[in-house]
Amino acid sequence: MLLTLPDILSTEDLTLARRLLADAPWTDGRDSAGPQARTVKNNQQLPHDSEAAQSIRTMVLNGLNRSPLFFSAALPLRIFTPRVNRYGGEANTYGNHIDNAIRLKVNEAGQTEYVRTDVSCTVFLNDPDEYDGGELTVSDTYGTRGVKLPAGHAVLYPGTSLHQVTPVTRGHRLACFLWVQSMVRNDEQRRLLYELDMNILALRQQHGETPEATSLTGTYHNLLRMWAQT
Ligand SMILES: O=C(O)CCC(=O)C(=O)O
Ligand SMILES: [Fe+2]
Repeated sequence: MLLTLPDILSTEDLTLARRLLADAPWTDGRDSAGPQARTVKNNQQLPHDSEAAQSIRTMVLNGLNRSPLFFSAALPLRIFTPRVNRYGGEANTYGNHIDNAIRLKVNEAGQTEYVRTDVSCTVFLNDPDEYDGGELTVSDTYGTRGVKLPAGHAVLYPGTSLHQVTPVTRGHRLACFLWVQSMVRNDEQRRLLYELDMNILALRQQHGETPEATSLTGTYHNLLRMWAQT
């Protein structure tokens, strides 16, 4: 499932992010790529410990935590430390690849933990009219779709999908990206739960609390209980 999450970042967040990124310590994105991705990756990233990366990932994580849509669609168990990237100039593209299935994360307590990359997420940090190209194209069982969103919006797509960022031919594309290990590993099951949740929400808005809405809520939780791993 490919899903847009509008307004994950506020205007104030974006202004601060842009200021921090103006003179940030960009490094070669290949440093964090696996052997296949390394052959097609040509962009720039920020070191996890840079001031800009720390502030931007905090605002992104706060934004996602505030989003009921993110929770319902991703059912997050663990989130890999978000990274900030930039495409443009000589380092302008990331060709077709599938993200590494497992990432090693150092958590807040300084311990390492594995994160399985069930769901991928890109949060756009600048607007589409600031650059040409730079489309995130995602191919899954439903075909291939291109995504380019306004600053502050995010897209969720399955970690299992082949994807790329097409060459940026004018300006720079700035983004923050991250991976989620979901409580529900299977993309189809996660999509069914999301659709059920959204429909129950709409039914409740239209008709208030009814025995059917109560019963369907029970069905949602019983499916989640059956499929979730924590
Ligand atoms: O820049 C993006 O939108 C996605 C980046 C990406 O695919 C990756 O770093 O694995
Ligand atoms: Fe990727």
